[in-house]
Amino acid sequence: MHAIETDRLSKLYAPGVGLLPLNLTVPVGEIFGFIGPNGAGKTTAIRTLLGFLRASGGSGRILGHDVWAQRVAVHRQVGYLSGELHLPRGHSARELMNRSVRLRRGTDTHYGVEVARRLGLNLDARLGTLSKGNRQKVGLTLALMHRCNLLILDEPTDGLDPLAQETALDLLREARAENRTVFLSSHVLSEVEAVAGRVGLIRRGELIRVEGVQDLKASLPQQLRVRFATPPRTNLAALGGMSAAVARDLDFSGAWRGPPDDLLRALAGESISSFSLTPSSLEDAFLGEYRVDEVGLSPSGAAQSRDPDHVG
Ligand SMILES: Nc1ncnc2c1ncn2[C@@H]1O[C@H](COP(=O)(O)OP(=O)(O)OP(=O)(O)O)[C@@H](O)[C@H]1O
Repeated sequence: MHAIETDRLSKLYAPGVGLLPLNLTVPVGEIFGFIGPNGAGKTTAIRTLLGFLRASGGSGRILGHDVWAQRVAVHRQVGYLSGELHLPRGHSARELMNRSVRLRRGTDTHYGVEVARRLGLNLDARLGTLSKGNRQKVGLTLALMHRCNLLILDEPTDGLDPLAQETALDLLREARAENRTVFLSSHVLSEVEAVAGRVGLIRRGELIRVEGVQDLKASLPQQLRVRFATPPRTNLAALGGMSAAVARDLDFSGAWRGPPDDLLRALAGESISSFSLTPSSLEDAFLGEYRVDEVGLSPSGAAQSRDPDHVG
């Protein structure tokens, strides 16, 4: 049994708009990063997986349960943080936690209180008086408090300060260490890179790439910068693994693909003031794919009708 398994699961608002047939498997115990530009279909995918939207076609299972026919069972096992939090202004986070415990019999607030403490959240403040970041902490606490087997989190660190962001990522790592699964939708590539085992890129409703974070990074060139102390005798630009070389006076920069041995051998006889070889980030990996959308190919403006099957 997988945490998430879909077979051509789709949700179309209009022809070609929404979620195109999605085949995705997320095994238990993985942190899976779900990345895509605005309007790509991340929220639609999540809401269909949670049975808030009825799929147009295909099927999906979450922890063995059909995402539509058994959505009540799905909800019992999923901790969900929506990208659009709506919290009752007059209540406190503690009241919401207590209400959540009453709804899910057999649970308690123990872990939620710990999560809130680690995030630096005051559980007794009226939610209407909280800042955006603190409201986000409430959402996260509610999503995490039941230690669910699957966490589906839409932009979980949105609005959090760097300290709280790091705490949130630690909490996700801890969930994974307990063999729980995290489906992490985010624009913040650096945070996905920091915690995810694999990432999937969705664009214009279509999952166009799924890869291990480390494999993806290893397949990319590394950024080389060298400042020579004296004019170099070696022509680094001529090396087989080098591209995008720029040499100016004593400075050299380029993209290096391959193991560093050849590079270091070529530099062995040179006098060098500084040297850095920096691995590419997920940002570098996906920037090219994002740019396609930036030139206006996204169909996001095309959707006209609200969805009649919307239930949540
Ligand atoms: N209720 C709706 N009715 C019609 N079209 C919709 C509806 N909801 C979303 N869409 C369209 O479906 C596509 C996917 O939207 P979705 O909200 O899933 O993207 P997203 O990746 O979550 O975007 P963002 O990162 O901006 O939140 C977009 O083209 C959007 O305009």
